[in-house]
Amino acid sequence: MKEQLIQEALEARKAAYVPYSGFKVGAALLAGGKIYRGCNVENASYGLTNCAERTAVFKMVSEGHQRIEAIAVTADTDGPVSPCGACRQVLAEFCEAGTKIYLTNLHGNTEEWTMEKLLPGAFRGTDMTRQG
Ligand SMILES: O=c1ccn([C@H]2C[C@H](O)[C@@H](CO)O2)c(=O)[nH]1
Ligand SMILES: [Zn+2]
Repeated sequence: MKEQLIQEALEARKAAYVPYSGFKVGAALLAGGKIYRGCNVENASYGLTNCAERTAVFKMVSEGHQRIEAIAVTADTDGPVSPCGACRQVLAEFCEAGTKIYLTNLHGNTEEWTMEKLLPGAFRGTDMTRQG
Protein backbone atom coordinates (compact mmCIF):
# COMPACT_ATOMS: atom_id res chain seq x y z
CA MET A 1 0.00 0.00 0.00
CA LYS A 2 2.87 2.40 0.74
CA GLU A 3 4.19 2.21 -2.82
CA GLN A 4 0.72 2.53 -4.30
CA LEU A 5 -0.05 5.62 -2.24
CA ILE A 6 3.23 7.20 -3.32
CA GLN A 7 2.46 6.50 -6.98
CA GLU A 8 -1.02 7.96 -6.56
CA ALA A 9 0.44 11.07 -4.91
CA LEU A 10 2.81 11.50 -7.86
CA GLU A 11 -0.16 11.28 -10.23
CA ALA A 12 -2.21 13.69 -8.09
CA ARG A 13 0.62 16.22 -8.21
CA LYS A 14 0.29 16.53 -11.99
CA ALA A 15 -3.10 18.24 -11.58
CA ALA A 16 -1.76 20.96 -9.24
CA TYR A 17 -2.96 24.47 -10.08
CA VAL A 18 0.05 26.60 -9.22
CA PRO A 19 0.27 29.74 -11.41
CA TYR A 20 1.76 31.76 -8.54
CA SER A 21 4.33 29.55 -6.81
CA GLY A 22 4.99 26.99 -9.54
CA PHE A 23 5.38 24.49 -6.69
CA LYS A 24 3.29 21.39 -7.35
CA VAL A 25 2.34 19.09 -4.48
CA GLY A 26 0.44 15.79 -4.57
CA ALA A 27 -1.19 13.73 -1.84
CA ALA A 28 -3.02 10.42 -1.73
CA LEU A 29 -4.71 8.84 1.27
CA LEU A 30 -6.43 5.53 1.98
CA ALA A 31 -9.84 5.59 3.68
CA GLY A 32 -12.64 3.05 3.66
CA GLY A 33 -10.90 0.97 1.04
CA LYS A 34 -10.67 3.89 -1.38
CA ILE A 35 -7.82 6.18 -2.38
CA TYR A 36 -8.45 9.90 -2.37
CA ARG A 37 -6.03 12.11 -4.27
CA GLY A 38 -5.36 15.79 -3.73
CA CYS A 39 -3.28 18.56 -5.29
CA ASN A 40 -2.64 22.15 -4.26
CA VAL A 41 -5.04 24.71 -5.71
CA GLU A 42 -3.77 28.31 -5.64
CA ASN A 43 -5.69 31.56 -5.98
CA ALA A 44 -4.93 35.14 -7.08
CA SER A 45 -5.78 36.00 -3.48
CA TYR A 46 -2.83 33.93 -2.26
CA GLY A 47 -4.13 33.15 1.21
CA LEU A 48 -7.05 31.20 -0.23
CA THR A 49 -4.71 28.52 -1.53
CA ASN A 50 -5.59 24.98 -0.54
CA CYS A 51 -2.72 22.55 -0.01
CA ALA A 52 -2.65 19.08 -1.57
CA GLU A 53 -3.06 17.33 1.77
CA ARG A 54 -6.18 19.28 2.73
CA THR A 55 -7.68 18.80 -0.73
CA ALA A 56 -7.38 15.02 -0.26
CA VAL A 57 -8.81 15.17 3.27
CA PHE A 58 -11.79 17.29 2.22
CA LYS A 59 -12.50 14.97 -0.67
CA MET A 60 -12.46 12.02 1.75
CA VAL A 61 -14.84 13.64 4.23
CA SER A 62 -17.21 14.86 1.53
CA GLU A 63 -17.45 11.27 0.28
CA GLY A 64 -18.44 9.96 3.71
CA HIS A 65 -15.18 8.80 5.30
CA GLN A 66 -13.58 10.25 8.43
CA ARG A 67 -10.64 8.02 9.23
CA ILE A 68 -7.35 8.20 7.35
CA GLU A 69 -5.58 4.82 7.23
CA ALA A 70 -2.38 6.17 5.63
CA ILE A 71 -1.35 9.14 3.50
CA ALA A 72 1.51 9.91 1.10
CA VAL A 73 2.65 13.41 0.14
CA THR A 74 5.11 14.35 -2.61
CA ALA A 75 6.72 17.42 -4.19
CA ASP A 76 9.87 18.46 -6.03
CA THR A 77 11.90 19.06 -2.89
CA ASP A 78 15.51 18.12 -2.06
CA GLY A 79 14.41 15.88 0.77
CA PRO A 80 10.98 14.44 1.58
CA VAL A 81 8.34 17.20 1.49
CA SER A 82 7.33 18.75 4.82
CA PRO A 83 3.58 19.40 5.22
CA CYS A 84 2.66 22.89 6.47
CA GLY A 85 1.28 23.54 9.95
CA ALA A 86 -2.30 23.98 8.77
CA CYS A 87 -2.28 20.59 7.07
CA ARG A 88 -0.73 18.92 10.11
CA GLN A 89 -3.62 20.18 12.26
CA VAL A 90 -6.26 19.14 9.72
CA LEU A 91 -4.70 15.68 9.33
CA ALA A 92 -4.66 15.24 13.12
CA GLU A 93 -8.47 15.54 13.12
CA PHE A 94 -8.82 12.33 11.08
CA CYS A 95 -5.67 10.35 12.01
CA GLU A 96 -4.64 8.32 15.04
CA ALA A 97 -1.28 8.80 16.73
CA GLY A 98 0.21 5.83 14.87
CA THR A 99 -1.26 6.57 11.42
CA LYS A 100 1.47 6.28 8.80
CA ILE A 101 2.44 9.44 6.90
CA TYR A 102 4.71 8.78 3.91
CA LEU A 103 6.72 11.88 3.04
CA THR A 104 8.52 11.66 -0.27
CA ASN A 105 9.77 13.61 -3.29
CA LEU A 106 10.34 13.20 -7.02
CA HIS A 107 13.79 11.70 -6.43
CA GLY A 108 12.49 8.74 -4.45
CA ASN A 109 13.57 9.98 -1.03
CA THR A 110 10.94 8.60 1.33
CA GLU A 111 10.48 8.86 5.06
CA GLU A 112 7.88 6.96 7.03
CA TRP A 113 6.44 9.24 9.72
CA THR A 114 3.48 8.90 12.08
CA MET A 115 0.82 11.45 12.95
CA GLU A 116 2.28 11.84 16.42
CA LYS A 117 5.67 12.68 14.92
CA LEU A 118 4.11 15.11 12.42
CA LEU A 119 2.26 17.09 15.09
CA PRO A 120 3.14 16.09 18.66
CA GLY A 121 0.49 17.06 21.18
CA ALA A 122 -2.04 18.13 18.55
CA PHE A 123 -5.03 20.14 19.74
CA ARG A 124 -8.09 17.87 19.63
CA GLY A 125 -11.83 18.21 20.09
CA THR A 126 -11.52 16.26 23.35
CA ASP A 127 -9.40 19.13 24.71
CA MET A 128 -12.58 21.21 24.84
CA THR A 129 -14.57 19.04 27.28
CA ARG A 130 -14.20 21.57 30.10
CA GLN A 131 -15.16 24.66 28.15
CA GLY A 132 -17.57 27.23 29.63
O1 LIG B 1 2.87 20.51 2.28
C1 LIG B 1 2.59 21.40 1.49
C2 LIG B 1 3.32 22.59 1.40
C3 LIG B 1 2.95 23.52 0.46
N1 LIG B 1 1.90 23.27 -0.37
C4 LIG B 1 1.56 24.24 -1.42
C5 LIG B 1 0.82 25.48 -1.05
C6 LIG B 1 1.22 26.42 -2.18
O2 LIG B 1 0.40 26.17 -3.32
C7 LIG B 1 2.63 25.99 -2.53
C8 LIG B 1 3.70 26.86 -1.95
O3 LIG B 1 3.52 27.02 -0.59
O4 LIG B 1 2.77 24.67 -2.04
C9 LIG B 1 1.17 22.11 -0.28
O5 LIG B 1 0.24 21.89 -1.06
N2 LIG B 1 1.53 21.23 0.66
ZN1 LIG C 1 -0.54 22.63 3.90
